[in-house]
Amino acid sequence: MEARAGANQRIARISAHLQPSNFQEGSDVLLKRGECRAKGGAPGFKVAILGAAGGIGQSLSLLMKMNPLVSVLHLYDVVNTPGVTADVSHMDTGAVVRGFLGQQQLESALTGMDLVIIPAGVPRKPGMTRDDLFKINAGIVRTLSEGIAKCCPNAIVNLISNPVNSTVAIAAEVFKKAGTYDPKRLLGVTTLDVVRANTFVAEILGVDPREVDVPVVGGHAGVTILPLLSQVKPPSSFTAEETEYLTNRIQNGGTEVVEAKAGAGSATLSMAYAAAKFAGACLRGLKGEAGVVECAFADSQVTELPFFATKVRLGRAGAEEVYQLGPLNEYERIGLEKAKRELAGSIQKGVEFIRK
Ligand SMILES: NC(=O)c1ccc[n+]([C@@H]2O[C@H](COP(=O)([O-])OP(=O)(O)OC[C@H]3O[C@@H](n4cnc5c(N)ncnc54)[C@H](O)[C@@H]3O)[C@@H](O)[C@H]2O)c1
Ligand SMILES: O=C(O)C[C@H](O)C(=O)O
Repeated sequence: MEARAGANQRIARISAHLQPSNFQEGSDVLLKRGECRAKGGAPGFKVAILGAAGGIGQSLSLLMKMNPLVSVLHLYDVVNTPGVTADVSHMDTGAVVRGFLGQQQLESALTGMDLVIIPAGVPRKPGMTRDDLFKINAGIVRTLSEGIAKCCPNAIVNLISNPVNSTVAIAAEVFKKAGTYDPKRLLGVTTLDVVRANTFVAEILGVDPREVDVPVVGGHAGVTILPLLSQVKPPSSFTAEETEYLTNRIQNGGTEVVEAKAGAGSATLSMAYAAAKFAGACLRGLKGEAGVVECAFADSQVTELPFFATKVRLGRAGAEEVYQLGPLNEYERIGLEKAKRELAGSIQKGVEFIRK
């Protein structure tokens, strides 16, 4: 009888908290609902998605809610988080979902997080480069990074917002200014380039893409995306025409999707898949699993540039080891020089945005 009365009280409290009007006014209504459910929640890591109501953010929220290593999932955006949070929170998986709307709730969204994934920002339209997004996205990434430095300085950050070649430098400069920069914990997400490379190479080889591993190094825009086809696993050889075709297709995979979407944005579904794959690897590393290796755009001494994408080993501290490039063929050596030239300018642009 008493248990029944307690349950009825909980129902009344949840119903009151679920009024969308409360949420719109900036209350933490879904946070309170999350707290009700947290009692039955699974042990695991606390993950925040910033930009959770967007094209990537919504699918990524779904995928992270399915990850058994996630115990708490915070969904933050400047619009539409009440609906996305209500929707995702009905999934019968372990993670407790809490929604946060608007900048006044950013700090609550970030406090206590182990991993922060950032797909916030505008996407490309046909005819645009990723660098054309800098004007808007640089400021968004700065604000979100300031929040991270203040509220969860030890979290691992997965930065998706474009242009990644510049936004990672922006976040690093914000963290340096705040005295919280840990080079192992800031990672630009380039997994989509690897995912595409594995798919396109598998098509040429006539095998299952899950059996293919293509290292993609450099950065995440045009010629800075450098697939190392000489290091494909399983060991494979390609003709000059195949190498040219594959390199171009991998470098222009993003543009292929932007053009196909014809003004309705850029890759969201394959990106959410790639982001969930990378975030899952970060969480496995955090948990202490051995041998977790992914490509990422990270603080690096592999080249003379301060950031560069290569394979990294993910562990409890983030990117605990940054791997060297390995042997390159002539085609790849030429590609590397082109990539470095463009990357240097993009990284510098990000640095100057904060230092100016
Ligand atoms: N790294 C990669 O491989 C990769 C791949 C695809 C897309 N991207 C980039 O990811 C970003 C998002 O793409 P999308 O298709 O999801 O865009 P989208 O427009 O569908 O979603 C972006 C979301 O960010 C939110 N947002 C805007 N300003 C914000 C702020 N200050 N704080 C929190 N949220 C904010 C918007 O409200 C929106 O919900 C773009 O910059 C895109 O270029 C990167
Ligand atoms: O191409 C874009 O603008 C989005 C993203 O960087 C991608 O590679 O799909």
